[in-house]
Amino acid sequence: MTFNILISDPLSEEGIKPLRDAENVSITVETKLTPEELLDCIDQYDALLVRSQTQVTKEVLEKGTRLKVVGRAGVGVDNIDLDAATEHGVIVVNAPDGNTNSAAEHTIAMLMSLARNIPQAHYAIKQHRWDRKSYVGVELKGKTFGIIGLGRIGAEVAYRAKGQRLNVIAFDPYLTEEKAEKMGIQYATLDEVLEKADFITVHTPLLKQTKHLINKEAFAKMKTGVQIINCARGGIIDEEALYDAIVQKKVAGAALDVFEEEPIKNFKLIELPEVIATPHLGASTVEAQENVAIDVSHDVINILNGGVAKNPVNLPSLPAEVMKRIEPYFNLSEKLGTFIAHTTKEVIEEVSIFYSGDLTKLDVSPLTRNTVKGLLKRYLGDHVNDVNATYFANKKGITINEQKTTSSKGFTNLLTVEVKTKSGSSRVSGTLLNGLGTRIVKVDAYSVDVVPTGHLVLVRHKDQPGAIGRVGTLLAQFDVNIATMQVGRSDIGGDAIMMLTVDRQIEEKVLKQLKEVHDIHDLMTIDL
Ligand SMILES: NC(=O)c1ccc[n+]([C@@H]2O[C@H](COP(=O)([O-])OP(=O)(O)OC[C@H]3O[C@@H](n4cnc5c(N)ncnc54)[C@H](O)[C@@H]3O)[C@@H](O)[C@H]2O)c1
Ligand SMILES: O=C(O)[C@H](O)COP(=O)(O)O
Repeated sequence: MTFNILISDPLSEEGIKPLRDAENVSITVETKLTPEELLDCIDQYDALLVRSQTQVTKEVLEKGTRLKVVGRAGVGVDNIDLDAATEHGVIVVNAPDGNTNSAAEHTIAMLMSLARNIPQAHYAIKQHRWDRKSYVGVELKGKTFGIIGLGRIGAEVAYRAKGQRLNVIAFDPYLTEEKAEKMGIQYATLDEVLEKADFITVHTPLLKQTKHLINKEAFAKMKTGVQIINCARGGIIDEEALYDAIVQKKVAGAALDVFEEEPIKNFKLIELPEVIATPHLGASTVEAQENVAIDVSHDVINILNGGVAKNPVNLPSLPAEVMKRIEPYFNLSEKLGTFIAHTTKEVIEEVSIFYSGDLTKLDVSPLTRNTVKGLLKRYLGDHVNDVNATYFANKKGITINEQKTTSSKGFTNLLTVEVKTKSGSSRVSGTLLNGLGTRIVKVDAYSVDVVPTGHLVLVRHKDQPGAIGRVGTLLAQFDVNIATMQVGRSDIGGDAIMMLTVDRQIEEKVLKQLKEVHDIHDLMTIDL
């Protein structure tokens, strides 16, 4: 099978080598598509690779019926509609580490340029003006440098700023006093940063909560003469408010790499002499572009080939070590979900997944999603996957519970799926046997030992002599070969089950006759 990959923003050719080297992919590079052209062609692709330029909208994800993955060669995913990606089962991956250094270096370059008016002086001298008076700068040494958002880039900026002998103070909801102390910087609240800093730099993502974080009210709290840097995302700073603050001489200067609208159409802010700017160049180094393209290429190939992503954005990411340990249970969890979906005739209101034995030591959330995927596939088809399974369950009003229990009924590991409907509940349990593969070991109260694969038939009947024989004879009449058979009963002459594995799918007319066999209460087929 060949996977079609569209690269719609400029990516490092060296960085996409892993994709070029992969055997089963066909790559199209089209970096000048209009939004309409992208919508027209996206249904041909299994993967889309972008930077910050391509807008991966709801419509793109709707039309991308083949899409399995969107790879963002960089950090910010604000150009990708994550909710729509999740709904459509499209996994989004990014490359969070590859451009940290470049973005931090660019921030420091902007800080130095801002403090010493380098771009303005450079422009004057290029115009043959020898002007030494207009471009008197300020020293960094001893000034207070406020960082808002102390993640990967914010922290790298902090280390470098200390080298400039700045007093670094920082606000981040996840920053503790201890951590700040360890880094040799000062922990501060947002207001303290706004009030104390001579230079303020933002390094948060653009989220609902950070949109216009630096607004009119924030500028009002700042020192007169403060200088502002934004190498994170346009929109974190309210550009209108920044314009007013500069015109009113509250803000002495601003260095901007990112803008509310990119490419910029309204140059009002940029034209102010106090503003220096670059066209979103924070990650534009040879090294960063190579790094992010390599990282995202590997993840895209892995996902297309059914593997696990290292940097998923719309799925919780687990350390490779943990993933390796739970991977063997993936097949079992999905099969149990599918099994219970086939054997439950009423609307499912709640699904509980119980993990015991070895499984209790692991982060089992991917198995829970996989079980729900197996369960919902019966109703929603193949477009349910790990990414959107929980989303669809919530949408259908199905409550999902995940529990770890100590009772493993003698098995080294045991996974039990229980569903509740209006009138009752049913359960199935399975295990992974060392060297022997997966087994269904319990259906409701009945112990069985069934390999969960192929065409299964679950018969509920009365424990009476001849019941099993009658089923076997009828199937033989229609040339249905029974590969394996397991029986379980509550007590002699009571309710019982038969679990058959047959060599082919059974036609509707045969099932109808089977249901009429004496002592048979109910019957269902399950394709696993
Ligand atoms: N200019 C560029 O080319 C360029 C390059 C790389 C990254 N970026 C952007 O830089 C930003 C930071 O990237 P990163 O890799 O450091 O991300 P990160 O996730 O490592 O760090 C973001 C930090 O912001 C903090 N944060 C979130 N909300 C906050 C709030 N309301 N107040 C204070 N802090 C808050 C988070 O706790 C986190 O520590 C992102 O917007 C990214 O898109 C820009
Ligand atoms: O979020 C990022 O990684 C940066 O903003 C880089 O964006 P770019 O890939 O468009 O340069």
